[in-house]
Amino acid sequence: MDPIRVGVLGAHGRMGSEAVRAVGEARDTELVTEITRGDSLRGLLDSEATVAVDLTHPDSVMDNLAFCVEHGIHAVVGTSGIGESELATLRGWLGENPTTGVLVVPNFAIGAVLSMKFAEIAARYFDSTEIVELHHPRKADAPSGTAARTARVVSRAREDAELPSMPDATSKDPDGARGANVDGVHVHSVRMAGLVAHQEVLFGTEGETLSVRHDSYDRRSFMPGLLLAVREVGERPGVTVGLDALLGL
Ligand SMILES: NC(=O)C1=CN([C@@H]2O[C@H](COP(=O)(O)OP(=O)(O)OC[C@H]3O[C@@H](n4cnc5c(N)ncnc54)[C@H](OP(=O)(O)O)[C@@H]3O)[C@@H](O)[C@H]2O)C=CC1
Ligand SMILES: O=C(O)C1=N[C@H](C(=O)O)C[C@H](O)C1
Repeated sequence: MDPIRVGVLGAHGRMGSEAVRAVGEARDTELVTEITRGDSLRGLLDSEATVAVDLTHPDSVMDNLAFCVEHGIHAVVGTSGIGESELATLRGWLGENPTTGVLVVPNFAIGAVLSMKFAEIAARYFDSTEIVELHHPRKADAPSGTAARTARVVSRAREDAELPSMPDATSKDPDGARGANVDGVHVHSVRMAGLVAHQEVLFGTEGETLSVRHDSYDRRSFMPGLLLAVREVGERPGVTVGLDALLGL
């Protein structure tokens, strides 16, 4: 079989450069173009890319996806900042281009995908859940896409289990010490030199706590999941969020 023709957007960034290496090294994928800031997206057409991998910036990703969908190029989206309203927009675009696939992956690391699933399972059994995400200080967005997704998943699991609101007597918090509130779940963002990408989901109930923690120490941790997404996106028309279905979770 011919290798999958892949274009990487944000190719010179921290993640993009790892993706360029991984796609270039894998036997069943071929790196056909590297798009950096200021390059025309027509490079995807000129190189006959069939899959684009977006690793750019939350401010650029939707414009890039509009181009990909319009031209029938499947997209794997690692860039953060795709919330519910962006997903709705994507679904609208893909309704008009039903053979194209867009796979939005908040975190490519297999351990991170599993940790979100574990958090979803645990959520219904605990009174309280909070998320601490910790990243390198060059990260543009907070909270992380992974934390936002985890908060949504936990919140939905609590709703399905008909749990009441979490116990919290805080009535005075002028400096936002309780963190961001994402779908009713508090998320605390740490930005610190020396870190790559880490998350701990904390659960508490009478007399016990549980921590579900994942650590990426190196961006190579994201590459097996990214290659899996590249291999599968063409088989999955429409919008898919996360690697869960691809991993049989
Ligand atoms: N899903 C996952 O598992 C992971 C997702 N990420 C996400 O990936 C994104 C990138 O992260 P990271 O690599 O650390 O960031 P970087 O800033 O290192 O890389 C982004 C690159 O994209 C370039 N860029 C910005 N806009 C465009 C555009 N419109 N077209 C082409 N290139 C563009 C930037 O150029 P310039 O420097 O000139 O601005 C930069 O080289 C973030 O949203 C991050 O959260 C990161 C790790 C894992
Ligand atoms: O910017 C990063 O580094 C990462 N971004 C993604 C996110 O926002 O969740 C994935 C991972 O946490 C690394």
